[in-house]
Amino acid sequence: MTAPALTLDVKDLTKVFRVQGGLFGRNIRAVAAVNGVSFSVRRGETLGLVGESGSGKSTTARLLLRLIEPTSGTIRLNGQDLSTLPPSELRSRRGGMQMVFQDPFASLNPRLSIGYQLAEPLIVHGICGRDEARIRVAALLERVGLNPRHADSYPHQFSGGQRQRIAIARALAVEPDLVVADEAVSALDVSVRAQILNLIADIRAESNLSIVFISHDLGVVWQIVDRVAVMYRGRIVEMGPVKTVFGEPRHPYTRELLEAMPLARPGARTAHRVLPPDDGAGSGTGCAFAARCPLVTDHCREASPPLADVGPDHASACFRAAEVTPFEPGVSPVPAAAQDRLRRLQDRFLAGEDA
Ligand SMILES: Nc1ncnc2c1ncn2[C@@H]1O[C@H](COP(=O)(O)OP(=O)(O)OP(=O)(O)O)[C@@H](O)[C@H]1O
Repeated sequence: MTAPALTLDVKDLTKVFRVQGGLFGRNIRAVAAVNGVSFSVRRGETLGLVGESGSGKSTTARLLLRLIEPTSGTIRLNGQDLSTLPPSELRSRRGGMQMVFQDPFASLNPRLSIGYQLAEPLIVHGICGRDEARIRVAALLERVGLNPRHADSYPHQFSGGQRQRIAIARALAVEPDLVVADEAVSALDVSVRAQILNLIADIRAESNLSIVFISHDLGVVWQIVDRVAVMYRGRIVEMGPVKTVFGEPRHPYTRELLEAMPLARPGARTAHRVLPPDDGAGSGTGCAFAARCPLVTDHCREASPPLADVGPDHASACFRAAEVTPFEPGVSPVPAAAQDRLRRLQDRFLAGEDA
């Protein structure tokens, strides 16, 4: 059997920001927001990127779209190295990769009708002329569950969930191979969130779309992605099928992240662990997680663990991966919390509350 084709192949991606500090901003500090990150996304696959705030998820997204330039590394879309393309060609290839942001209102122009904003990328990318664009816009609106007559309306006339549907329609307009969704459902009410997640799942199934799904909500990630990459301080520390990584984590950081989730048991809302603050230690040699790690040894402080295979399609950057305490069978906090959320949604529905 041949492996599914790769839509996206990222190798050793690094982004170093120079940050001014100290009195009068004289001290220039280098911050490696993304540090030697490699991953791939197969055709029709959804890869989740998770990690605490500041772990480098959004910077990775912006690098993929070339909204910022990488310091080093390569990004291949359908085998084509985007870093070697001249700006004019990059613009047209960018149609192959689209982004959906957390705040759709910020990415929509309040003064232009939705129809105009959906037609624009079709015309800019030379996909069709104005007349056909009108027909395609109507079809796009229907595809994301909106009435085609909404084409004449303006962004302020829509609810948050509807605006996110419009943002998804706009991303899909140019028939991309890959969509990068950065916290795309985080700002939505829980019931609307479920609807948008269903929409994303339907679209993926219909069109064999590849998706990079960035979220701090592990329950949402568990529901929607196939594989997940866990980021810590600009690096991927664990990667693999989401059920395996969240069910049997092989990196102490992943386990800590999972344990910090609110648990599903009644009254457990206050029982979730708060992650200890990142004190910035670990930026020199050795494992970046060493300062917080319960399994740390002297070796971990001296050498940086590579991302190495720990099982089928499962890799961890930990020298002591085999010693990470497994969750008791069937009680990984993420599935439990996700099921709890589903139950609460069903209760609301049965109680006749508006979803
Ligand atoms: N333009 C910039 N200049 C300097 N530092 C930056 C810049 N953008 C990001 N950073 C730093 O890079 C690191 C990674 O940030 P990034 O926004 O990618 O993290 P994140 O995981 O997406 O966090 P969040 O979930 O809060 O969005 C942080 O330390 C951040 O302060």
